[in-house]
Amino acid sequence: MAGLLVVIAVGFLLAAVSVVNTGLRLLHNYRLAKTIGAPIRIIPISPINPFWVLLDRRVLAFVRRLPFGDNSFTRYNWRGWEVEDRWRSHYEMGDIWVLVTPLKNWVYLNDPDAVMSVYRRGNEFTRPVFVSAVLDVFGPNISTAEGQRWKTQRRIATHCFNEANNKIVWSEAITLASDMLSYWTTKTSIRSSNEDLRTLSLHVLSRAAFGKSFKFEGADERDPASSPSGNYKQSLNTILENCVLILGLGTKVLSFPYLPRKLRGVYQAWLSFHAYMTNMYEDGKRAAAEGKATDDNNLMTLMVRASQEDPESLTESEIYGNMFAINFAGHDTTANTFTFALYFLAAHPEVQDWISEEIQSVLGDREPQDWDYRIDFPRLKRCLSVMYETMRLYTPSMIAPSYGAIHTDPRIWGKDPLAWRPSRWIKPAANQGGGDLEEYDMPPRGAFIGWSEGTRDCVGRKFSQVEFVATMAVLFRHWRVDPVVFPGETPEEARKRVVHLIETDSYAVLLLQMLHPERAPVVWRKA
Ligand code: HEM
Repeated sequence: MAGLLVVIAVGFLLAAVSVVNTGLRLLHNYRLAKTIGAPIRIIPISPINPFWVLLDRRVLAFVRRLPFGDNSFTRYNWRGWEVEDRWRSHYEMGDIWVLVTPLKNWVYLNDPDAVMSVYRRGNEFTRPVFVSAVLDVFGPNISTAEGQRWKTQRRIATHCFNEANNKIVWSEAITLASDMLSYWTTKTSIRSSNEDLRTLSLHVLSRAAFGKSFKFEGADERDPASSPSGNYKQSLNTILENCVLILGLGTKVLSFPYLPRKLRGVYQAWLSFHAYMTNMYEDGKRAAAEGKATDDNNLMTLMVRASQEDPESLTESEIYGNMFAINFAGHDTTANTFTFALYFLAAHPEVQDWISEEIQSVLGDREPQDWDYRIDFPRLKRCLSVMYETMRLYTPSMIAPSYGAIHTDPRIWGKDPLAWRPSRWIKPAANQGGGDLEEYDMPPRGAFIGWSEGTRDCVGRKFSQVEFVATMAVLFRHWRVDPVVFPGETPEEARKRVVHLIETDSYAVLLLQMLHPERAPVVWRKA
């Protein structure tokens, strides 16, 4: 009994210390925020606190139902609120306001010039790398490194993701998308679009970044036990879903044999992905020792070469860290964008016709293996507009400053900022025919920051664009996608249901994604 009382007392004491500590930190950050002179909102829990991230939506759904449940806590204290709030907070408070949290103050900016000025002055406004610290599960990497260590990794990545590599992305995406389309068009309906698009994006990445080619396998064609990429993909998914947990508990704790099955599964995934990376690393070392791969400078070969030339420049743990970070940065981002885009397209048959018109005008009857990256990719502007428009509304990665607001502010985007309308990216006067006749209509610099800007912008921007456009060209040249019409529904109602699903089912897990895309099956038909 006495023991229990001591435990309870210690519990209370710790809780009291934590409350006082949080209060003091909030006070300190509030005073700092006041010096800026902008409107302030205060929230009691850091939105990137790993334990809070696991609970935020559930706790806030409950608090919202209470009297006085509508306040800054329920409005701002969860990951991804920016996508729901859009430009509204800025319209209430002006182009700059500050969110005070116990960890850091977040300054929200809604002016393209000011945003660009922040990005350009990278030395003064350093990127908050603590936000991406969850990616450190296998070691330090480009996303979380700073100073000289970041410079080395960035140099290697920039050297790897060049035009020669984009050409590989182009042809690999065309091959995989053609196989995916063949798979999809043999089915009466598809629930696995999201999973299949993830497979495609992972396989493109695996080939272009790590020199490993995998054939496309549809969701029900794969046996994870025997499929060479199945295990890799599954363990990567498990790790990505549980990054916060792995970092919070550490792999030592997770390796403990008597943990619940789910946690043991997470540890198994970590082991399996580590083994996969070790294999790749050993292959890379062998290739470098044999002097191979001089014309296929993939990331792996370049990292191995750099670490062999000077082990101080890139450590083994950084190689593992980067393999994982690139798998994350280059896979989930593109895959989630694909899924949003596919569902928007299914809900907008007129946009499918619009891009198909361009694809046919640019590529004619040429076989996919004859499509030329250098000549054809820049001409497929409508296809790229679909990507821009999707990322404008559903930006995969949370980016400081106010991406949610600046991407939808009616002052920049006109009267229909929340409508998904890819043609807004093409100049209206010449808006006919596709291909060379048309020009992009880009917003002012700083108004679209989906790949970020400045020295730490996305190193894989063009990589993802090439992959996206090549895939669109394959899918929509001769085929169209529709939502499956449920009993009692009209096709128009089915399309509205899909848009509603996008709007209500999107959530920032690590990145913004649809949680249940399988709830809206789709069907492919010949145009
Ligand atoms: C639709 C696809 C993509 C989107 C939306 C995207 C978005 C971004 C954003 C917003 C950042 C900056 C993150 C921050 O400031 O916190 C970033 C960084 C990065 N991205 Fe991407 N990305 C995409 C695809 C890719 C691909 C395909 C690769 C590689 C194959 C890649 C590799 C990276 C890397 C390595 C960084 C860190 C750069 C640094 O810190 O120096 N990304 N990305």
